[in-house]
Order: sequence, then structure tokens, then C-alpha cells
Amino acid sequence: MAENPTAPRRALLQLTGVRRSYGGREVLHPVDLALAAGECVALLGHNGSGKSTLLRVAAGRDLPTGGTVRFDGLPMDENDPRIRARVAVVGDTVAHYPDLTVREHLLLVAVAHGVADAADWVDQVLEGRSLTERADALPSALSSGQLQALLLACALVRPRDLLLLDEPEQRLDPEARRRLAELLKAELADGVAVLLVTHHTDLALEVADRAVVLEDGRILRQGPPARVLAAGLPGAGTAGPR
Ligand SMILES: Nc1ncnc2c1ncn2[C@@H]1O[C@H](COP(=O)(O)OP(=O)(O)OP(=O)(O)O)[C@@H](O)[C@H]1O
Repeated sequence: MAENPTAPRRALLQLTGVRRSYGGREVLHPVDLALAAGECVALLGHNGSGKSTLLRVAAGRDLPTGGTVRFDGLPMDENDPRIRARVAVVGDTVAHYPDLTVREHLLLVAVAHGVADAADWVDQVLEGRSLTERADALPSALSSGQLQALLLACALVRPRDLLLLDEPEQRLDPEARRRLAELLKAELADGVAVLLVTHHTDLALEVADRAVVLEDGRILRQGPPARVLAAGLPGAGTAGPR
């Protein structure tokens, strides 16, 4: 039977009443958020509004103080191998092995995830992120933009149904940002669900199906990115994309 395009899509990631407190201070008030396969939600908001906290909780890297996070019906837990095999995360901290080259990082991740023909696939991912010339460099010899490209490449070299990205556009030059937008569109076309924390409103406009604006740990508004951005972001002097 043909799929009804107007029917609500089944959520792959479902956050229900999620709260997070640090030292008694609530930084996420109950938040509900659902993300379907092939859908991109952009999380926007001022510094400290709770975007990274929400992404960490969504990734199972941080436990909510209340509410539930489910991935494909399973309680979200980054230690569950069924979840780890399908969820790729680029978080807000830079993590790498100082004594492994760029290529070795990608091989390690690809082999750990059972990727067939890992060496060939790694070469393709290196090429796609413009890292071929730096393949034998150690992380300490990379520029900040190249390091960001490596973190992204580590998420792309492995299988995934859900991609959680915290400001992946950080430190990328305009050309690399343009390629990031193309890459995200290709991920969505492949059915990958993408939760994207970003300060780059043009990126949200280009790739997201829905924008969600957080303010002080609460959803202030959500909807089609153009409409949400036309209403302006909290703290921004003018309405519209920057
Ligand atoms: N581990 C922690 N301990 C205490 N407070 C924290 C911790 N992590 C985050 N916070 C606080 O939670 C609030 C939300 O932080 P979060 O990093 O989620 O914001 P953000 O919207 O991602 O900000 P930015 O745009 O600057 O990255 C902030 O007030 C921050 O100080």
C-alpha cells in the first residue's frame, strides 16, 4: 500500500517531558521533541539556552532528571550496542587520540562498526571531507577546521540511522559549510534522521524540515524554519536569518 504523505511519520527519536537540572538549577524544563527517519530538526537559541544539554540527553550521553528518551522504541542508552550501532554523534567536545593519524581514526571507527572494505571506504570519506592530503597527519598538526572535519568524518565513516550534531559548522570555511549542507541533504535523502544544534541560521533554512527555538531551557517556538526565523530569535536585534 502506498504511504500516505500527510500521515504523521513514526518517531525514530522521541523525547517526552525531558528535564535536566545541574546542582538544583533546572536548565531544561519539560521538553517534548520527536524526530522521524529522513527528518532534520534544527535546534536554535542563544548561548546557554540548553541546546547542547538537550542534544547530550537525546544522545544518551547525559541522563535526564525527568522524562524519557526513546530511540526506535528502546530506552536511549549509549551503552546499548543496538543503539550505538545506529546513532552517530558529533558532540560539543573535541575528542581524539593524539597518537593516531587522521586515516587511523577513521579506520578504527569503521572497523569497530564492522564496515566492509573499510580502507576503501575510509579513502572515500577522506576525499568527501577534503582530508585526503592530511590523511597521515596527527590531530596536533591539523587546523581547527580540519579537526572539525575529522570529527564529522568519524560520524560519517560508520553506519547510522540517527545523526546528532552539535554546531558541526563551527570553524568551517564557507566552502566547507556549503559542502556540509549538501552532505546533510544527502543524509536526509538516505533516510537518516538529523538533530542539528546550530547558530548558523542559513544552514537551518537550507537543510532543516523544522526549527525549534529554545529559550532558557524551554521551547519558545517551532515550525518551518523560514517561519520560525522570520519571527526572530531571542536576543537578536533584528528578525530573519543572519
Ligand atoms: N555540566 C554542567 N554543570 C552545570 N551547568 C551546566 C552544565 N552543562 C550545562 N550547564 C548549564 O546549562 C545551561 C545550558 O547550557 P547548554 O550548554 O546546553 O547551552 P547551549 O544552548 O548549548 O549554549 P551555547 O550556544 O553557548 O553552546 C547553561 O546555563 C549552562 O551553564
